[in-house]
Amino acid sequence: MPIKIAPSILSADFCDLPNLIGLLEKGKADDLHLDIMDGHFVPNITFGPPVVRSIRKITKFPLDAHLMVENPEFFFDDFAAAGARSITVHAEACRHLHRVVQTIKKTGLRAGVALNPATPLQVLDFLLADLDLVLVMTVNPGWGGQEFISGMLHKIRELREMLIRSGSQADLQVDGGINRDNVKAVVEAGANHLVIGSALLREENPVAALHEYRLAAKAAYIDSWWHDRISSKGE
Ligand SMILES: O=C(CO)[C@H](O)[C@H](O)COP(=O)(O)O
Ligand SMILES: [Fe+2]
Repeated sequence: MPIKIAPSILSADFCDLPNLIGLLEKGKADDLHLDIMDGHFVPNITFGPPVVRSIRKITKFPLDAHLMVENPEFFFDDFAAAGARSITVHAEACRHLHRVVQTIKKTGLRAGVALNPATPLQVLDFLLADLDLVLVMTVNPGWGGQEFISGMLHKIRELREMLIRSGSQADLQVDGGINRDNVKAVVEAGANHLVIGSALLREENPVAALHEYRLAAKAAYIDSWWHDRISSKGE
C-alpha cells in the first residue's frame, strides 16, 4: 500500500505560495491538502474555489480539498471546475451523508469522509465500499498548529481493521498535529496518507524534511501489524 504525504498549506504565507509549492514538488510530496473553512462548521474561514483555481495553474499536484463547511454539496461543481482531484466532507456536516458521497462521485472526483475526534467509526459501516478516502481528524478541526490527540491512535487502528475486513482500498488519512515525534506511531497504527501542516512549514529545509518523513513512514509501515495483513492479500 503506498504511503502518501500531503502537505497542508493552511499555515503558509499565501504570498509565498509559488515558492513553497516548488519546494514541496522538489521534496516529492504526493498531493496538496487544501483546508476549506466556512466560519460556520468551524469557527474560522480560509479560502474557496478561486484560490484553488489559482493554485491549479502553478502545480500538477493532485489537489485534495478538505471541506470543513456546512452544506458542502453546494460547492462540489465549483471545486471540480477549479481543478480539485478529491473532496472530503465531514460526516458531522452532512444530514444525508450517503447522498452527499454519491454526489461527489457523480462530479467525477475521489470521495472522502472526515470524522471529528468524537465521531465514532460506525457512521461508516454502510458507506465504506463507496469511499476513496477516510480522514481521521487527530485534532478538532478549525486551525493548524494544534496538538495531536493521542487517543486517536486506537481509532486509526480500528479503522484499518475495518478497511482490511471489508477489502476496501480507501486511503486512511490522518490530519492534525502530525510531526516527527508521532509520524511513526500513526503509520504503525494504520494510517497511509499523512497530512502535515505547520510541522513541515516550520522546517528550515522542507525538501529534506519531506524525504525524512517518507523514510520514517515507510519503515514504520514495514514494521507495522497491518503490513502483513495487506501483503497476505496479495496487495
Ligand atoms: O484540517 C486541518 C485543521 O482543521 C489541517 O489540515 C490540519 O490541522 C493541518 O495542520 P497541522 O499539521 O498544523 O495540524
Ligand atoms: Fe485538513
